[in-house]
Amino acid sequence: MSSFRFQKYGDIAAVRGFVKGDTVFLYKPEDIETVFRNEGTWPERISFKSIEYYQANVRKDIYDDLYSLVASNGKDWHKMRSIANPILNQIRSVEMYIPEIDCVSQDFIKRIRFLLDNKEEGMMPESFLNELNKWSLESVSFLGLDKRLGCLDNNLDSDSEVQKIIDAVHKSLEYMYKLEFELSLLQYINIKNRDEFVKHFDVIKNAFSKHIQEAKIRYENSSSESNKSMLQRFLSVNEKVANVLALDLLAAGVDTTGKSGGAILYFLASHKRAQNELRKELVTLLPNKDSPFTKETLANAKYLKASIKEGLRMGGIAAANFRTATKDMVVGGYQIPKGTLIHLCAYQNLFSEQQFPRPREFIPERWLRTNTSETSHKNTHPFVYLPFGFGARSCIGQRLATMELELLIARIIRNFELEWPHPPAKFTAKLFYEIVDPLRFKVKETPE
Ligand code: HEM
Repeated sequence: MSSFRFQKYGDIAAVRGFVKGDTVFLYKPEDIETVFRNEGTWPERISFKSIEYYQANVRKDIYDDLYSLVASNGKDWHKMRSIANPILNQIRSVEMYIPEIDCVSQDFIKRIRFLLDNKEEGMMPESFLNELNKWSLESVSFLGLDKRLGCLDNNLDSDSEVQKIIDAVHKSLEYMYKLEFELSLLQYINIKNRDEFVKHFDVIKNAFSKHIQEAKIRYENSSSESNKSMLQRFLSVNEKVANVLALDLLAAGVDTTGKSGGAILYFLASHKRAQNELRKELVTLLPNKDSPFTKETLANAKYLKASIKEGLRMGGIAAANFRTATKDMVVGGYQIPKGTLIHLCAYQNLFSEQQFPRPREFIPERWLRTNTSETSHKNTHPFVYLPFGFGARSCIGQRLATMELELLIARIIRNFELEWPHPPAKFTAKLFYEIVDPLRFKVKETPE
């Protein structure tokens, strides 16, 4: 979180030859705004070397003249983003998925019931974060492959294709982080980690290519032109686009949403007043535990949206955003040369009394329009709360992730009372800002 740097040097600090090159750390919202406002039409961000290597050296056949969004910059990035934006980043194409993504959340509720049957005193297992990752994998792979994989099945065979995909996702993310942030001085360790990453990412790529091929045949045999799925729209550009975007959804859309869901549930579990307030809203919107969700239901779920925003403020994965200076610029009175890496540090502001009164308290009401009290976020600087980044390079999955989280949190809180019978959870900042402790929630079925 680099708070020691903030405490020692104040609003701006520079480190020569930091992990990935000369780096400037900015903490003041006004300076963060200056960088974002000067990012130009092709904003640059440190790329993921693991995926960069995979696309340039291992699977040139898949990528060819296309590039991963998370691992490219400049005109290569722009080409792919222009193709992906109208499909992934539009309200209508995301809203179309409310019923299916809700089904995934309902399956997660069944999965919690199954775990409850197997556990004493309603405690969730240590591996609950893995369960959340399975939920987010099931959701994004449904969009990328137009098919339910079955990640939440209770009786997954350890030899089944789905279990192999789940294991490969887990392993490839683990090695990806090692390669990005734990580079060793011993070259053979880096090569070993890189090869492990490639091996696991290839398992996913092969499985995904197979599913995309199968879907292509299904579509050829069907004449329906209306309500095309995301995969149909990827495929209508070409099959390479479908493959590259499916891998991007996976690389950027599993851990992020799983960990965010875990953090929001943690804050609700440890703040009974907010949890009860949310349940009151949900009982009105969903009179039965399995009442269907529509886009109108979601639009009226104001406290739900506010709870998610507050959860992302206190426990969002992005404790910082990143840019590379695409031109020389002056920020806070200092020259920042083109090519410098810039950490736009959010954490200190997200917990500052000046930006968010009573910053250590989980208060969803901050985000309600009707709130006129001192806790309202209306006086917060607009460049302080950016859980999905900013501008042309911001998270392309923001709408989708928000919808997934809304459906998940709503279903869980409507169905269960959550408790956190442990000391306050500890957070750490590695690639993501995240909870260190196992997510051992205590869960009790709510009355009808
Ligand atoms: C709560 C969950 C999520 C959070 C908090 C999150 C956050 C972020 C952030 C902070 C960025 C960098 C933005 C910037 O540099 O300005 C990003 C980029 C990205 N995210 Fe997400 N994300 C989430 C879920 C997802 C999902 C579900 C998907 C896939 C559907 C996704 C796909 C991407 C992609 C492809 C990029 C790179 C975009 C580009 O460089 O053009 N994310 N995300």
